[in-house]
Amino acid sequence: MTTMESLIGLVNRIQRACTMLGDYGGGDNAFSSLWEALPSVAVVGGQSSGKSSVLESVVGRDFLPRGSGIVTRRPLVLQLHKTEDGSQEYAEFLHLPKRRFTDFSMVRKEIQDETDRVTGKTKQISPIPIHLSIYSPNVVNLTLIDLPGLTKVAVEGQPDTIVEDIESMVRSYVEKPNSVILAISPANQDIATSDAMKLAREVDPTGERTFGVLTKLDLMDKGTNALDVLEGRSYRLQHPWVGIVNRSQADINRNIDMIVARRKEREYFATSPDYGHLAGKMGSEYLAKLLSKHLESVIRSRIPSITSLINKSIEELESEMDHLGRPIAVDAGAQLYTILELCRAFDRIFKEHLDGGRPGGDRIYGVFDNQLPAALRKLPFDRHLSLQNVKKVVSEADGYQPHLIAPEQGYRRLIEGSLSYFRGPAEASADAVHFVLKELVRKSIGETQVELYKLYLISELTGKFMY
Ligand SMILES: Nc1nc2c(ncn2[C@@H]2O[C@H](COP(=O)(O)OP(=O)(O)OP(=O)(O)O)[C@@H](O)[C@H]2O)c(=O)[nH]1
Repeated sequence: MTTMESLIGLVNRIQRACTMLGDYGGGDNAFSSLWEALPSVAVVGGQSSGKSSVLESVVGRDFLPRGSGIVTRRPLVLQLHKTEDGSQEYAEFLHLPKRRFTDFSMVRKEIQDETDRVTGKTKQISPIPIHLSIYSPNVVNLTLIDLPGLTKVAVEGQPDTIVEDIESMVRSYVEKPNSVILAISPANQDIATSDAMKLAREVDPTGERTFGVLTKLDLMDKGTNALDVLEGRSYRLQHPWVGIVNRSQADINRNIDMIVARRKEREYFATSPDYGHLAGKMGSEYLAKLLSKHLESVIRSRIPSITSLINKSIEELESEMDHLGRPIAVDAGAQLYTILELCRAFDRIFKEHLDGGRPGGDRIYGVFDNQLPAALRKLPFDRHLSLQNVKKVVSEADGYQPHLIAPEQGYRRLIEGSLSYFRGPAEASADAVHFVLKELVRKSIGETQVELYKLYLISELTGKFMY
């Protein structure tokens, strides 16, 4: 493997690690800047612009879900790894690390299933990427991120916000200064109306990060051609435009093989009266090589800043680890044992605070011994239970019917009134006890940690595991 191939591989590995750690850009976690620092190629295009076809052509395989509506609903990070000629092609997903897919129709199914796992069967989109690695002798080392196609209107079953949601997701990828934009536009539409070019121009006005791709050259009206665009006259970018001829729908229906399609594309350009002079710089194979070379050079220029960012993250994490303490145990059994030990130690310390041995429990006693009686003494029972008030309440309670045995209604009212006076001091006492208990829990947690730490030190010094 050459140095540059291993560099793309290295960035691939960092990207996978970022996703596993929940970092896919845009978030506010500690690593988000790392994902954003990694160079990548984001594929952007309007719906039906030929995005999937370009990707499949670059890979040389049919593997992307097809259908109407928004098929790509999560970013697909597609990592291509060139293997030795004659070796078997296979694909691997980051979320299914132990499974090798050699049947690419199963790759397509897994992309669909994994999309649904996060978005449900709804038409929602999600920014959490799917990572797919393809190992093949027919690819170049390259990483591409397939994004949902830009759309103009929400159709039946799609949420109203879908148009803006897709645009903001795509924008979040292409506006990163480290992102290379692969902007796909169909040649049979006016380039001035291309969604991809509109977005690319907004986020990269000088065109230094944008690679323009023109698909469907074979579908242009007879007598017209796209030379003005391909030769950079009508829309100037810093990098050359690449024209592509993908399989038509009829070719797909006839199951025309990807490798055959690549050959037909080569023939199309070689024999084209319009584009023959550009043949060496057209087609999906040329595009893949061009992107791979560019990605390598971008990675090379970014390596120092990526290295310093990783070192900075490591330093920050190490200091956080120091703060959190050393690893407790290696295997699950020992970890469980330690957790139980922690719980037991906490339970014992907390009990000692309550029952005696450690301070704190006496404050609860103080609530009932001092605070509550003092508050009760202040209650206006002298007035409430004065002879005059008792007489008044009793006589009012039974109305015009004289009571025969005991003035029950009156007594009830007096008791209810008295109880309502108790409520305030009782609740204040409960709050005070709650406060004391919370403080004791906090104290006990701290003391549990100290106690365990002491045990660790002893075990370290004596070379024995203490519990
Ligand atoms: N003749 C011809 N047909 C093409 C070409 N590129 C794409 N198509 C056809 O255009 C249709 C849409 O192509 P896709 O590759 O699915 O486009 P997409 O941008 O991925 O579409 P969505 O995923 O729906 O956004 C398919 O029927 C393709 O066969 C091309 O260069 N020539």
